[in-house]
Amino acid sequence: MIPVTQAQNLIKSHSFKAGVETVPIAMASGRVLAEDILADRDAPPFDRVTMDGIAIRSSELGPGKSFLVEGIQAAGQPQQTIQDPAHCMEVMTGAVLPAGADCVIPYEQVEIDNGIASPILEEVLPFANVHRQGSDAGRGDTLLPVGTLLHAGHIGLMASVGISKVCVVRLPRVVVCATGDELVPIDSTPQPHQIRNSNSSMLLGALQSLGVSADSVHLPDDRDLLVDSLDQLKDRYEVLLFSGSVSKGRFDYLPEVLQSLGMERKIHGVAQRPGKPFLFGTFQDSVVFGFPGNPASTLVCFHAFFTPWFRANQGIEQSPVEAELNSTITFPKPLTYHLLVNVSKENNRMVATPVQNSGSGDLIHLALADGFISLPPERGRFEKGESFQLTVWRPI
Ligand SMILES: Nc1nc2c(c(=O)[nH]1)N[C@H]1C(S)=C(S)[C@@H](COP(=O)(O)OP(=O)(O)OC[C@H]3O[C@@H](n4cnc5c(N)ncnc54)[C@H](O)[C@@H]3O)O[C@H]1N2
Ligand code: MOO
Ligand SMILES: [Mg+2]
Repeated sequence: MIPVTQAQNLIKSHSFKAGVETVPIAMASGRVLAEDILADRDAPPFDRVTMDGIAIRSSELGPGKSFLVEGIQAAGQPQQTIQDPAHCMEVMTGAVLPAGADCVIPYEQVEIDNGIASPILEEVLPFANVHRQGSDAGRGDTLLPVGTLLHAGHIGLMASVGISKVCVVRLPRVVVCATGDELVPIDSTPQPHQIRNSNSSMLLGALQSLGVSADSVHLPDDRDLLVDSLDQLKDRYEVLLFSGSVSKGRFDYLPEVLQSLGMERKIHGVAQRPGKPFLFGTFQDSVVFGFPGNPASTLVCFHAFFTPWFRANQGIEQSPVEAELNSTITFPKPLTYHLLVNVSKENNRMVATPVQNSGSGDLIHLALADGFISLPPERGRFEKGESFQLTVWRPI
């Protein structure tokens, strides 16, 4: 058995050859940018009117001044020119500022009667209510560097510079493999001795939160059939996620079958609860995560080992988050204890409340938890008010 942090570091050191792929920008949320995004023109591209009103030359305004309205500059029209500096033009938000004007007075601050506009102000600053050309970025500037983790704002920005498809770090080909003869598909009615295969859907859901889609298969507790299936799966996928069949049972064939097919076993057994029998190994071109079958074990190990590996391989930095324990916990075993918790924010502090449960087979209470805090193995008592590393599967 190795300690949790050693297992995490060892796993992170096994990269898959990510490479890059091109996706439509609307599909790029949560992906990591693999090219710099440059401004194709100034931002804004012209002096942009920001309020509906009248455009004037600021130096022309004074007490009792009024302006003949020469016309209207609407958004989407080419720039017009105010012919006489003492005149004005009505302008709409998003329009180009007419030539001859340097500011905008909103309708709320002007009376217009019979084609004559009379501002109720006596002075105005140049470029008031104008979003100046190039004030946000100049043509050719780097707007988003390689490595940016994309969100909707970035997608809007890319669209604004004319990019419809973008180069991002490629996602691995992933398969989720449930093992066990007791499992039936979720849409069928189990016999009394059977259960529904809930871990596959749970893992597919956890992957979806990372933006990863995956195939899934159900494998029986049969050595020969496992050999045949795994021999193919290991070549078709870059990441194989298993649930079950990694413990000490007579039918827990997975570790030995994978090794017989050439998997290098890197980890089998981690000093933690839940998830002690966790398995990690590598083939030439793929990695294997063997999550222990109990649902809490599967989900905790996914977040403790797969998520950090995935993020590291995508180039996504993740800073650790801590939460404060709000009751004293004793766990006198030399294991990291991943304690299921609910998380709340109190006075800007993250507070973790333990979720009572009956162990790693208790899916009911697993579903009520927001995540877990990891209590280190060196101690047996963890005081109320102490902070420990927090991992969540629900956005906090
Ligand atoms: N003698 C020992 N027995 C066990 C040990 C041990 O160290 N010595 N470890 C225990 C721990 S800890 C865990 S966790 C489990 C892990 O077992 P496996 O990974 O071999 O998983 P299975 O035996 O196949 O199943 C365990 C449990 O999980 C349920 N399961 C499995 N797959 C699914 C699924 N897709 N959906 C829902 N539930 C699933 C399965 O029915 C079992 O109840 O071993 C302990 N035993
Ligand atoms: O990994 Mo197990 O969940 O401690 O029963
Ligand atoms: Mg077992």
